[in-house]
Amino acid sequence: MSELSMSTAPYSSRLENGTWNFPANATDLNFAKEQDSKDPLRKFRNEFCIPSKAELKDPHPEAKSVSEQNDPSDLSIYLCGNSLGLQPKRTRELLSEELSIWATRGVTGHFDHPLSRPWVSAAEQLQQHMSAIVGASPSEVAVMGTLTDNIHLLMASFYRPSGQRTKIIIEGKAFPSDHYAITSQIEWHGLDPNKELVLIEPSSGEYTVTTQEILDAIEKHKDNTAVLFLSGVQYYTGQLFEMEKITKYAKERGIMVGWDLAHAVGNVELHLHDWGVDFAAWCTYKYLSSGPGGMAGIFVHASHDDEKRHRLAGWWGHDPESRFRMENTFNPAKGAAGYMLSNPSIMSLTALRSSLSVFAETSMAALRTKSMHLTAYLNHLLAEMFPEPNPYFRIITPADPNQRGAQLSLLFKGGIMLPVFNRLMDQGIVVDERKPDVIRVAPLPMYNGWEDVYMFVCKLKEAIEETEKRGGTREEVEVMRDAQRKGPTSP
Ligand SMILES: Cc1ncc(COP(=O)(O)O)c(C=O)c1O
Ligand SMILES: Nc1c(O)cccc1C(=O)C[C@H](N)C(=O)O
Repeated sequence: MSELSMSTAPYSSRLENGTWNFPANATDLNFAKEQDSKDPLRKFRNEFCIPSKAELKDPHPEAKSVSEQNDPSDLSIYLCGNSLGLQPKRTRELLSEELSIWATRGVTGHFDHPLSRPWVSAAEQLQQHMSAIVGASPSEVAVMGTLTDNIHLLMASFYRPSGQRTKIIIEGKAFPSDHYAITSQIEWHGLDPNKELVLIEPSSGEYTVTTQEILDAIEKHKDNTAVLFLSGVQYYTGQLFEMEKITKYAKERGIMVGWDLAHAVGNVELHLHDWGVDFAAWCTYKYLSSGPGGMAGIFVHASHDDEKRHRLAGWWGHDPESRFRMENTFNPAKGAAGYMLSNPSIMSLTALRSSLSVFAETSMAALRTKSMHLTAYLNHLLAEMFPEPNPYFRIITPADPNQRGAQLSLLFKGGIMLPVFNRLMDQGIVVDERKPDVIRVAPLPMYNGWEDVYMFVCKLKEAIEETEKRGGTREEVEVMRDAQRKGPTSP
């Protein structure tokens, strides 16, 4: 994102020489309201179901009639789309259409679909939209499975340890599922993870790793590494890695490069093809709002199309032209689609189709521009309302907007995270806690605005003051003590 495109945005904050400048009135609610009213993406908020505070506490929200409107003054402040994105309003209707077609057509819906969305090609129908989001050509993308499953499938193809090249480099604090998947891949080849797994750790006292630390690890292990597998945006710290630079550096050293884009897709701009990434996998239930456990996606660079690469095969990865001839010889479909296994869940695909159709009405460039302004505003308000020395928390996400996505991670001091989090939730402020001491906050450009951020910071102040006055409940104190005993995240 160039500074030029940042300054032409219709927002009042400015990024100049790496510093965000905000007008003096940025700490007023009126400033937030004015920004929302000027925001060209504001209309998308109305495309999503924002839970009301009453709904969050309703023991039977499932009984609510679809036509009931939420009172706008009672909406929650939802800043947790980095964990589970909100439901697009159009999803329910699309799902209901597919249910009707299934009910009335049965198996014939596979080929004869009255709304021209035959189930047999439903995954292919989404390749175009998905590829635009990750910067790829449609054939480099497949919509399939779930993230950890797909990491395994891709590693089965791209991790082929041989000769000296047997190691895999990952982050020391990768999302646990990635760590388990990669460790078990190494073991699957009869190798020892203690020898073959290289963990990149931040230097002491830090949470984020520098690009230089990553490049140094690559350089150190360049002759023995088969695969480098990192996350594009780190789930815990929100750090955005320099994917292009890191990919190029590793590839020049003969290393295969894969990315886990769970927290990057729909959050930051991606150019997987141009960056020369070999493979990537992501889930779609966070920034892309496909619903809990929604259908995931993979990328395989076109440069691998003509290789006779080993893969774990299934009939849905077979060339669709001859798939139904039911022959024994596997003839993979061109590109990423050749890695599919099973016929996909239409319900899951339909929910994804719905959210991708919202994304298709804007662009990642526009979303990212808004996101940078919005997260900078969050950072600015936190700094203004909790001036240094801040005894309550510190932000562990990089301050440089080019090194972070939408999320800021607040590391709490003095064991107050859980009572503060519970007080926020009680007020209808939905954020995410990672025990023992981190709260992740993510204003999403698709449906959050400046007023959401403003309200969050005000409520955070109240929650901290209340916690200072009254402390946590006995139960909260116990949970925090236990979490700190088990696994302090402080370096
Ligand atoms: C970085 C990362 N990797 C892997 C996963 C696991 O995803 P899934 O449960 O969809 O396989 C997640 C989130 O759950 C994640 O954030
Ligand atoms: N916290 C989760 C949960 O309670 C259920 C399912 C997934 C999660 C997650 O942590 C999702 C995600 N990887 C995240 O970083 O938030």
